[in-house]
Amino acid sequence: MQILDGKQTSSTIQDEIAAEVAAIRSAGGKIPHLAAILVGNNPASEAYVRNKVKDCERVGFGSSLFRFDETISEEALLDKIREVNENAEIDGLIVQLPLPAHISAEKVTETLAPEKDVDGFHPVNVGRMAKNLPAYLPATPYGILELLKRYPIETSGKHCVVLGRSHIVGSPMSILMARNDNPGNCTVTLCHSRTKDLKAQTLQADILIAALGIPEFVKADMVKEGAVVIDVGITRVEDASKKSGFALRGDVAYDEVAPRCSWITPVPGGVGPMTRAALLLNTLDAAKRSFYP
Ligand SMILES: Nc1nc(=O)c2c([nH]1)NC[C@@H]1CN(c3ccc(C(=O)N[C@@H](CCC(=O)O)C(=O)O)cc3)C=[N+]21
Repeated sequence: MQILDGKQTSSTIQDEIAAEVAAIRSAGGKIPHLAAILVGNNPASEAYVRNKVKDCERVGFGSSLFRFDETISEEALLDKIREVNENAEIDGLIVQLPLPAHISAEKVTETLAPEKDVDGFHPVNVGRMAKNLPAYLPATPYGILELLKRYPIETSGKHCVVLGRSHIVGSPMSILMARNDNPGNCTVTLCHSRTKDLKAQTLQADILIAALGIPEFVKADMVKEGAVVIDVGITRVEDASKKSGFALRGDVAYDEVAPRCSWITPVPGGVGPMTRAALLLNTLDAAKRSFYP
């Protein structure tokens, strides 16, 4: 069993991005600038957004963080997004999810200009992705593709089983693994809460991508010997022995599953850091006007 080291790989990608930013700087080009909107004070969201600002500093991007109380009205939030759309300094914006119940995430997503939608959540980017046109890819699937690409893993002709049909991970992941590209060219099965005899499906997987958000759901008897296992889960569970008071759990029962795998991502240090690296790659493309010239 070998580890797909997301932490190391994301660090390599950050170095590559930093070199490109230095080149942009010498050429007098636009320095990439990522903005984030954080509504409320969910501790997990706070931590992710803090990390994103740190990542920007490390690669030489500019960054802005706009914080709002959870009582902000939907209209006020949409106005802020319209303001960002008009701000030429800001290349990309993410609105950290989840949002309070009185705010429509769909309205927020559709108000942001597609060319600044570095999360890849706008219908225009989703549609372009599905048609294999140049577009921002959602950060978690994009990060997983980069991770697979940078290890000696053949995906062509393999059976990929995706667990979870969310619009931010499972659904786009299934599209991207099926497309004619590398990584890609898989036969894909997308499983969800209504799937019957899930184990019969997962046992077919050469590549198993778990993105259902249920801690340690995938057990050893669900995994084929020699499979590549990608664990997208990151649930916080209380753990008094940790300084932070919590531990992170993946969707895979790592200790029992890992010995069966050819490759596996750890949690933490797997998909999470790759998600952040992918967001930086999208922001670089935003500043370069790669997809919306
Ligand atoms: N608009 C939006 N875009 C997102 O991309 C988005 C979002 N909202 N809401 C929440 C989820 C979750 N997410 C993570 C990113 C990095 C780590 C990450 O870096 N995890 C580290 C550990 C970090 C820690 O210790 O807390 C790791 O797995 O090693 C985790 C989770 C992005 N999300």
